[in-house]
Amino acid sequence: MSQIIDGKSLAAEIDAQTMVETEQLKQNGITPHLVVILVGEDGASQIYVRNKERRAQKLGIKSTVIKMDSDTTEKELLAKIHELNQDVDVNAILVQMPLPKQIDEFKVIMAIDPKKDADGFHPVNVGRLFENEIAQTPVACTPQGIMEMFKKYQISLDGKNAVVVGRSTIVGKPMAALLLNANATVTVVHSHTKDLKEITKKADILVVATGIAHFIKADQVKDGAVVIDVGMDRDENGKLTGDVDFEKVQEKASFITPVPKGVGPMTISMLMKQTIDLTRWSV
Ligand SMILES: Nc1nc2c(c(=O)[nH]1)N[C@@H](CN(C=O)c1ccc(C(=O)N[C@@H](CCC(=O)O)C(=O)O)cc1)CN2
Repeated sequence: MSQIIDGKSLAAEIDAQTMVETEQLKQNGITPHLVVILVGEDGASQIYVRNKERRAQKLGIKSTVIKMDSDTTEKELLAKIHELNQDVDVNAILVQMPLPKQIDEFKVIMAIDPKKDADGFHPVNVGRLFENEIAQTPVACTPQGIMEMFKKYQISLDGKNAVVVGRSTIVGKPMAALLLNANATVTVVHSHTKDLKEITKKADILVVATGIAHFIKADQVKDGAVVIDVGMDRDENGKLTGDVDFEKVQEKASFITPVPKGVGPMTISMLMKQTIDLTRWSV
């Protein structure tokens, strides 16, 4: 039976530290300011943005949410980002993903000043991450949160066989870079990978981010593996579930994250921490 990694408690610990650091900045006359842009009406995105705003307020971080209509043009969104880039009162900018189909996500990411890039998605920051030059560099929040979990639970990565299932900008690619930087041997598998099961079965560390409910079954997992589930899916009854068949896989894994209360809560905590970091690096 595996040990369950408690993302909710760890997120609360990180928040407590962020609150202290926010207060210290404020005592020096600096109020960290995060701006989140939400384009359109996506239900899940509205919840995530509301949660970001509430968390920022709770920690003493100034938060502004800019809501733009679902028919916003790419040009209008880029103009808004340029305005925020110039605003000295703004330390961190995040555009909630996904965006409506008329807007090119890469152009939007490119438009954000790398020094105000709350998500760490800008190619300058991604490049620094892949070069393992991460001092004063924002890094994607979900993979950063997963690295905090490894640290907290003393899960060593050096020389381990790590497999990342999924190659997204938000999770898969930055996760692979962070694991590589931690001296793991990293394989990234995706929808075109042949014999995926043969590869996942060899993983000491398995990070799953496919967006497909219960994609990873127990027979694809090595005994004693550390299994990190980034999924946020709905089962046939509409209940929130992960990319991993938790009930069966927990009998094989040494550590496993649940959904909910695993990786998810870490994402917003790391965003808050990163807002403070960006603020500090800018002064
Ligand atoms: N610009 C970005 N867009 C998106 C990101 C991101 O990091 N940057 N990540 C996701 C959504 N996301 C934050 O934006 C996010 C997802 C899930 C959670 C979370 O706390 N999940 C809870 C369950 C919540 C629920 O009940 O629905 C959990 O797992 O316990 C936080 C943030 C896509 N877009």
